[in-house]
Amino acid sequence: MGNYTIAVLPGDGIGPEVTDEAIRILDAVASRFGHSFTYQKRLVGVAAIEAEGDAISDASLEVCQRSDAILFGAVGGLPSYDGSHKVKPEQALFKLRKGLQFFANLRPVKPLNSLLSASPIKAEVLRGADLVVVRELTGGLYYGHLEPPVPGKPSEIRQTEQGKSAIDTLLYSEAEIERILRVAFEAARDRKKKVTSVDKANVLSSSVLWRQVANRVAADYPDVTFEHMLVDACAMHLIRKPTNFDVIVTENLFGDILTDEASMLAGSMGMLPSASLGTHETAHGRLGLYEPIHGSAPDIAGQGKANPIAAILSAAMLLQYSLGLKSEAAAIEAAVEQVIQAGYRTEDLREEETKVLKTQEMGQKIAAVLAQ
Ligand SMILES: NC(=O)c1ccc[n+]([C@@H]2O[C@H](COP(=O)([O-])OP(=O)(O)OC[C@H]3O[C@@H](n4cnc5c(N)ncnc54)[C@H](O)[C@@H]3O)[C@@H](O)[C@H]2O)c1
Ligand SMILES: CC(C)[C@H](C(=O)O)[C@@H](O)C(=O)O
Ligand SMILES: [Mg+2]
Repeated sequence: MGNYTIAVLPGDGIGPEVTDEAIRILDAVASRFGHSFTYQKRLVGVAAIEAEGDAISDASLEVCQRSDAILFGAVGGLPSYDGSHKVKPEQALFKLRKGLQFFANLRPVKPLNSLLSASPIKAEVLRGADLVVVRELTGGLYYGHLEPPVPGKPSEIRQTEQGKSAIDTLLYSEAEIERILRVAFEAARDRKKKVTSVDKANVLSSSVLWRQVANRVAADYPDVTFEHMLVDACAMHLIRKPTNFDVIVTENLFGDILTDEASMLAGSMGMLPSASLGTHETAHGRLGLYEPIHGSAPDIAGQGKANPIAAILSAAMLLQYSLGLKSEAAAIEAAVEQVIQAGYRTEDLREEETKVLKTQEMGQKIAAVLAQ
């Protein structure tokens, strides 16, 4: 039994819809296991820009820093946001990630057996797939060459004599590469003991350095099988034979793109959770930022069509990684599996002979299983 403070940043579009369901599940966990969660809700994204003039205020960042964990919905992309403010809603993510040094983004991909037919990829290819993408989150193309790096100002457009030109710089230091590689190898030791380091070393200098550092780190983990793979080939192998992968470790933008692709192994963008971790300690463990990998999905916002499972599984990761509550996290995963197995789906996973539920109804079903 414990008391924990969770900063909650619902955000824009479907962000608040799916975050409400993640909270419903955390409440169900609290009553079943006797914990107490205090939620500190703050504005983020468009709402924060309009009310506070920034995508996330410094006061909200401080609330996050003082919490035991951060639950994030999604930001950006609302048609109602006219973009007249200089600041973009997505800058909230950069401020959080860079500001709190969440350099390691874990994105597990484990298609549920009862969802194999919901994926466009053949069931026999998917069966047994269980991988995690370790995405570097505070460097690379997102932060460019600015020294010191300015969160949320990753690129520059310049006026030249020939017209406008724009530049983005992919910069990595050895230390940044080494720490993310170590996260990957440590994760592999608890899993199937294989690391695939993904880069573009046939073109990019940053990837050549990435390979050198990766080889050095790999030598410290002789018990882990290690390979390099070019990112374009990886995009293909991911859907050709996903069972060949265990831990994929890669640069910020490559990890962003590969995980949207990988979400289709699990059937939908609405299925993949994530944990972003750094080194900041709390009274209960390590501070982390937990969010679905998907965005604000303006095309389905406000219609009850959003799948809340990615947010709910992010809450499970929060319990596991920041609060050390492993059985509670496992109970959420089992409840999700049971509800899907029973044939309940949200719109994105609609198939014949399934019962399609609204966002809230899906949350209620999963909470009801947890209450049993
Ligand atoms: N972490 C974040 O806050 C985050 C992540 C990704 C994108 N974004 C932002 O979101 C906005 C929209 O981006 P986008 O449309 O390219 O990507 P998106 O992830 O919002 O949506 C892509 C597609 O997946 C579907 N989808 C996403 N989540 C779903 C869910 N839970 N249930 C069912 N279907 C779901 C959407 O309907 C859409 O068709 C952009 O402004 C982008 O910058 C934010
Ligand atoms: C919204 C965007 C900045 C963000 C990213 O690219 O990191 C998103 O796509 C993600 O995957 O978390
Ligand atoms: Mg993304």
